[in-house]
Amino acid sequence: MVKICCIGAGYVGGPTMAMIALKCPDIEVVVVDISKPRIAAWNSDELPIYEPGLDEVVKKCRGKNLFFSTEVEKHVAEADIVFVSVNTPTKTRGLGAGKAADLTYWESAARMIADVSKSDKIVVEKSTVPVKTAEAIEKILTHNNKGINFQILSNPEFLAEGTAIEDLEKPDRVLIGGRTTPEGQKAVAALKAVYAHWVPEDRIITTNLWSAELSKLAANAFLAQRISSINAMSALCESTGADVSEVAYAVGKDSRIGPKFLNASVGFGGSCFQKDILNLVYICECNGLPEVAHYWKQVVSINDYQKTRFVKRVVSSMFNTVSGKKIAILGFAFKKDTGDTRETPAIDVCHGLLGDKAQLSIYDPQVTEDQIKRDLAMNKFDWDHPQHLQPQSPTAFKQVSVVWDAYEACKDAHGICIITEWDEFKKLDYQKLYDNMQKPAFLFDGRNVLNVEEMRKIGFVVYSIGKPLDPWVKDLQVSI
Ligand SMILES: NC(=O)c1ccc[n+]([C@@H]2O[C@H](COP(=O)([O-])OP(=O)(O)OC[C@H]3O[C@@H](n4cnc5c(N)ncnc54)[C@H](O)[C@@H]3O)[C@@H](O)[C@H]2O)c1
Ligand SMILES: O=c1ccn([C@@H]2O[C@H](COP(=O)(O)OP(=O)(O)O[C@H]3O[C@H](CO)[C@@H](O)[C@H](O)[C@H]3O)[C@@H](O)[C@H]2O)c(=O)[nH]1
Repeated sequence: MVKICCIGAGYVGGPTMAMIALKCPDIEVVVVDISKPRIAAWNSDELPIYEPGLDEVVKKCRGKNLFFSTEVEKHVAEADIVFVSVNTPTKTRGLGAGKAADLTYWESAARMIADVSKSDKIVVEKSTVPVKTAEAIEKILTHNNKGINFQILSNPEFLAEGTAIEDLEKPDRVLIGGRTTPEGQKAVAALKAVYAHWVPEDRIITTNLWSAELSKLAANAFLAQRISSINAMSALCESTGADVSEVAYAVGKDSRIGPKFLNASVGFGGSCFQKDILNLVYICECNGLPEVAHYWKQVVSINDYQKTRFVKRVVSSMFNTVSGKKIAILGFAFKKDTGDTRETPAIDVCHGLLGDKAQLSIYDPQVTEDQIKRDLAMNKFDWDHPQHLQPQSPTAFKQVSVVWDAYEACKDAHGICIITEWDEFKKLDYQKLYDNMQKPAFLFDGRNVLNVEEMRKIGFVVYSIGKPLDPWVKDLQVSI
């Protein structure tokens, strides 16, 4: 029986390994992690991450051919194929701080694999890493040559959170990069055979190592660029009276452009886009390509601009001050159908409003109070370290309360900000919310989920990204 071990039981390691176990009953899969609470949660009824459909997959395989363990070294030693799916945060200190990928966790995993291995292994990069990481990993794995043959493959993951199970079950493509040597190609074939259990062969792409590593960064840069492009247009729409949804629809009808990923928003979030683009920018700089670096950096700059612009709209519409005013924040996760808050635009919006002394009442159906307070207290980029290495006692914000109901969050509020596009926010009784708010009652839709005209009929002063401006908002606008 082929044995797979995956180092890192996070958003990627957990679901991807559960899918392999489900589709390959002839393979034993063990997911290991240094975090004891995380492994305990994977072995319990309350999984550490919320992802539609994940519970069912885990329940079907756990204890049969899917195991979660903290015995990292034992399972790595026994495995034929070792996936590495550990954190690759943005560096906060030293060379490349604020841009380059911090490969501390990857390096320590690679050193451990080298130390405990007694048999040949295929080592698979599942984490998103800079181009040429495989070369460094190869050097680490072979540093104390014990006659063991390691083959390094790059097999980046393209799943999106909230649809991870769907994406894993029917991927657009699986990408496997390997050395062009006979041994390298044998390893590629072995990993291809795993995916071929359920992925059609024409969707399994094989390339050289560097193409696979770079394709992951490129794919995320292209996706994020679409969002920054439509968000840049949203600012122009507000100035001209065009409607960004109509523009996106018209543009997306061109089959060369396509309709997906053109939803204007308060800004993109999530653990990957910003981090991976900054990483790409750094690699371009290191390769003497400042113009290319600058081009991609703009995708992140426009995203920062969009978040700032939203906060300015809120403050300027409310007579240029939110000091002491209650503002309801509906949604904290970086997108719907996930409890993940990494790099969520909600953090920047909350910081912006708190900077103007607002009182925030936050509601998200999947994010805990503890998580929200930790996020608001954390330094930039600190979130992307294993949980036990993150700062432990967040500062309590007197200006922030976290509640478990949207109606409670909005009661007596001066304004509502919709930050995550949870379906339940479309179905709220807005008349009831309006009746229980201070007047004038403001509604700032950062996700374009509401019908602006209906909301205006109720009596709200409405701002919706990239939509023709409410006369009120227009009259009070400041330069943005
Ligand atoms: N989240 C996504 O949607 C997504 C998608 C594609 C790629 N990626 C990439 O995949 C990688 C993992 O992302 P994630 O979201 O799963 O992160 P995560 O923080 O959820 O999980 C990483 C896990 O690795 C563990 N870990 C760290 N060092 C370890 C070590 N030396 N030994 C054992 N365990 C260790 C941590 O405790 C943590 O549980 C990152 O490189 C990320 O960029 C993420
Ligand atoms: O039209 C759109 C689409 C998305 N978003 C926002 O963009 C962010 C990222 O969304 P999404 O890409 O759906 O989620 P992620 O889980 O971050 O997935 C991205 O990042 C992963 C990690 O690398 C990749 O594997 C995926 O392919 C890639 O889509 C979220 O804040 C979304 O709200 C928009 O604002 N407008």
